Amino acid sequence: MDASDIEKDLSTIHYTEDQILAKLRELAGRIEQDYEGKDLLIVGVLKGAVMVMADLARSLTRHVEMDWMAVSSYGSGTKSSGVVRILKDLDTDISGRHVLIVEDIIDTGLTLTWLVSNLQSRGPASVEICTAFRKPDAAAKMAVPVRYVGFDLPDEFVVGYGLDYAEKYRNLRCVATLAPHVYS
Ligand SMILES: O=P(O)(O)OC[C@H]1O[C@H](OP(=O)(O)OP(=O)(O)O)[C@H](O)[C@@H]1O
Ligand code: HPA
Ligand SMILES: [Mg+2]
Repeated sequence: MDASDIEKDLSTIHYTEDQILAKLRELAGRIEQDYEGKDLLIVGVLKGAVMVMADLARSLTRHVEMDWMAVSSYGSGTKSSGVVRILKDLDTDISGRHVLIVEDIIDTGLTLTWLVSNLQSRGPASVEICTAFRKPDAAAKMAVPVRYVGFDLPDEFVVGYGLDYAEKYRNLRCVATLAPHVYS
C-alpha cells in the first residue's frame, strides 16, 4: 500500500506534519526553559508515542535520556477497555528523577491517570505530561494536570502520527479522521 492508498481512507485532515512539527518545536522550547539545570528523563508510551518521542527529542537541544513503557487499554478496537495493562516496564529506576511522560493522545484520560499514579509511587522528583493531542473529554475531566498539550482534537476517532486503527495508519504523517467506508 502506498501513501496515496492510505490517503483514500481519510475524511478530515486535522493537522499536517508541518503543523505538528512546529508545535513540537514550541513545546520543546518550553520544556528546555522549565527543566533548565535539571536532569530530564522522557518516557514514551509505546506504541503510539513513537513519532512524538522521535520528533520532540530531536527538537530538544539539551541532554535528555529516553526510556519507554508499553501499556495498552484499547486492544484492536476504537473504545478504551478501561483496563490498563503494563506490557513493558521502564528499564530505568526513576527515584529522585525528573520524569516527563510523552504521549500521542489523551482521549478518556484513563491511560495517563493510571500511569501518573504508577510512576508517582516510584518516588520520582517530579512527573509531568506532554501530549501531542487531547480530546475534549480529557480536557474537561482529567484529574491530573497536563503541562504540555500540542493540539485539541474533536471527539472523533483519529489516526496517524503514531495513532492506529487496528495497528494500521501509524505511519501516516498527518492526523486525520478515517472515512466511514473503512469501518464498514
Ligand atoms: O486517554 P485514553 O482513553 O486512555 O487513550 C489514550 C491511549 O490510548 C492509545 O494507546 P493504546 O492503549 O491504544 O496503545 P498503543 O499506543 O499501542 O496504540 C494512545 O496511544 C494512548 O496511549
Ligand atoms: N485514535 C487512535 N488511538 C486512540 C484514539 C484515537 O482517536 N484515542 C485513544 N487511542
Ligand atoms: Mg498509546
